[in-house]
Amino acid sequence: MSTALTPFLILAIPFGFYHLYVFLLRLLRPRLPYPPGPRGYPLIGNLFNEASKNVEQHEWARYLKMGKEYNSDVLHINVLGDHTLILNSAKTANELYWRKDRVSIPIDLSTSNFLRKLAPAEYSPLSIPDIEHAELESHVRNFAGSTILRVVYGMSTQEELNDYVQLAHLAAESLNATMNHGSASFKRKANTWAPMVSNLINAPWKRVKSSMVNGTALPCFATNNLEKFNLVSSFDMKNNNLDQGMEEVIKNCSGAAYFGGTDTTLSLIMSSILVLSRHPEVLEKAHEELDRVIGTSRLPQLQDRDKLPYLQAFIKEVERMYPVTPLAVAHRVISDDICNGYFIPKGTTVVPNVGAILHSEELYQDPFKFNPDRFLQNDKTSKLLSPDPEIVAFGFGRRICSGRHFALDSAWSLIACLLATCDFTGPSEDAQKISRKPDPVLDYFDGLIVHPKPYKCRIVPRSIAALNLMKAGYENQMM
Ligand code: HEM
Repeated sequence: MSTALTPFLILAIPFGFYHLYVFLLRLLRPRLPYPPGPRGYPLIGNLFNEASKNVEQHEWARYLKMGKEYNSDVLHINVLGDHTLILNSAKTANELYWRKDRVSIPIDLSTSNFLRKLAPAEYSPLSIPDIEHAELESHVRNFAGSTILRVVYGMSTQEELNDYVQLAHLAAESLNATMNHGSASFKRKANTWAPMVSNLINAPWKRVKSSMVNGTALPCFATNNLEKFNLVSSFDMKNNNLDQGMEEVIKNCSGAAYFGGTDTTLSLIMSSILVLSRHPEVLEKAHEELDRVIGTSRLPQLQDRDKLPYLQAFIKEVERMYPVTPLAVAHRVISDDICNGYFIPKGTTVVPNVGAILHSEELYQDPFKFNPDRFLQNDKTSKLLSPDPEIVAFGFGRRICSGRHFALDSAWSLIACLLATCDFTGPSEDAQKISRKPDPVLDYFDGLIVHPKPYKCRIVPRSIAALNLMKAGYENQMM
């Protein structure tokens, strides 16, 4: 064989095999059924089923029920030729998502700020009122947003942090209301929120560039990357068109972190506080562990995390029971495929039902019961541990949440410090709200990122020493 032909064959053989695979897939297509799902009508498919769905029921819970009805982890819905694949199992979601696709953290600063804002002026536990949902949420949102804004854009003054946290909040609210994949008026609503999201990305970017030009920028994700790709010397605030492509990439990555990180972390922390105020038995165990391991004279730090297994288990159980993104983020199949023996046409929207996976009876015993112990090894019974919810709570495959470690670090830091210094109870006037445990459907709003419905609770410093720790934050503490 001529050696001139060899490189050609090296390219041609895999190319040929690929086309043979696609050809066989098409050939097999008529024999492979779509995955199970509600029966549809010709042309319109499941339009009526989807239009008449119970809006009171959360999407993830509806698909969990549907999975049981059809005895399948993979479900198919077709609305006017738009195919959607719902994945109620982590194994399939992982398989498909892998196949198909697409500085030092100043947490201590934000945690200290949060504790100071929450600290009452004096230690007088009986006179501390309930904290209203809006007030608590605003403190937590500021914590989550300002941590990210500092890391991504180097923002540090309270005034600008407040402005940009508010901007992210407005954009997240509108996106959350429309992003549910089943939302029929999605395109119309998208036109309304598009300028808000664009402002969210452009405004802090302009600010970081001008602070670099003035020499006042703090080192952060944006400055590090602009320097790494030698983009700083080409800055011209009026016409920054040199290597705009890479700058656009860094700008969008920064915007994605700022946008994707605030509301999600907020939800995880708000759920954690809700649970602590309604489950005294969980609070007691967490307090006991913190007092035994850390003592009461300092705040816990990230380095302590491995020594506090109950606290870890508590956060995992919050992630499981009250998933922040119960339908993760939908992806689109880029070519015809086969999944579990079913035909999946190109263009199908794939929805991994994280909420269903995390409430599956096969994976978690008594899945609607809040029980951090399911993640703790018990030497006496040597029972099998439940699967770690973090395997699915942040999405799947190559596009898995890139901020997951950051989110878990910042949420851990805040929850650990709050627990170390405070007691939590339900609202003082309503004993019923203390005994009723938060339900992941009834007590939550539905959406892309879910949040607990407004609740009240009492957060009271555990002692005078604890109040002093809240006021001092990490200031006098060796890090
Ligand atoms: C509890 C907190 C969080 C949850 C539950 C969460 C969840 C998710 C999920 C489900 C996805 C989609 C993954 C997929 O497509 O399969 C995602 C993507 C993403 N998240 Fe998070 N997230 C959280 C916090 C954060 C934080 C704090 C940041 C940034 C600091 C962040 C940045 C991102 C980015 C940039 C993406 C897009 C990744 C890509 O498309 O390649 N997230 N997140």
